[in-house]
Amino acid sequence: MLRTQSLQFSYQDSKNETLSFPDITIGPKQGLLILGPSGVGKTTLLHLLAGLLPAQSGDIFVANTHLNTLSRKQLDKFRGQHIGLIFQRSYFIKSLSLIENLSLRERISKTKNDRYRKEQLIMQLGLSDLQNKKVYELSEGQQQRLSIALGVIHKPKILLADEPTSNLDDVNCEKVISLLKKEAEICKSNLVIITHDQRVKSHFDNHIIL
Ligand SMILES: Nc1ncnc2c1ncn2[C@@H]1O[C@H](COP(=O)(O)OP(=O)(O)OP(=O)(O)O)[C@@H](O)[C@H]1O
Repeated sequence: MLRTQSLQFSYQDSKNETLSFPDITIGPKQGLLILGPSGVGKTTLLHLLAGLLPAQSGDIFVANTHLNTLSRKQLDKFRGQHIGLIFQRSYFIKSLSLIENLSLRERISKTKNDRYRKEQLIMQLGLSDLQNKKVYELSEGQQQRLSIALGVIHKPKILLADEPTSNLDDVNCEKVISLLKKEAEICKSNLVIITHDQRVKSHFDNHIIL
């Protein structure tokens, strides 16, 4: 479940320009696509939903937790355990292998070390041959697919993805979208995607345009 109300945000150095966002309500297991032209505030909205930026005003509820009421420490814990993030720029340790990065993510989110799940995810993303390679040895597209595995490994309540298919060819775009949808279904989580990628639109009924 995800719900926002009267959400507004302004960056300190943005000459008082305030970004206002439409209210969002999506029920259990529903997906949502966030569309809009460059600069309108899509990434900012995703960062607000992840609790990475504090709302200037308005409310955000993720899985019945009111994010605005959490302290920074509680928010970090909540994000680590219940939010899956897939960003354009990924955060992994490039000197570790794919499997080691996934194990680290499990430890951070306090989920059990599940070798089978890691290998399954890596296989579904077409990375099996590379699982013991260091991340710096991967192409950009392969790193993007790894970032998806890192986003879902801990079975989050909400999965937030910023342009997850932008560097992928048609075959891998299809694979990634169906993997994200399948994982969201398995984890009973909401899948929220920001994209310019026209190929993704047909996969979702629920859209908002900023
Ligand atoms: N750290 C920042 N400091 C000041 N202004 C910012 C900052 N980050 C973004 N902005 C401004 O806030 C507005 C929204 O930016 P945001 O990145 O959320 O847009 P977007 O819709 O995701 O754009 P794109 O599709 O190009 O990625 C833009 O006008 C941008 O210039």
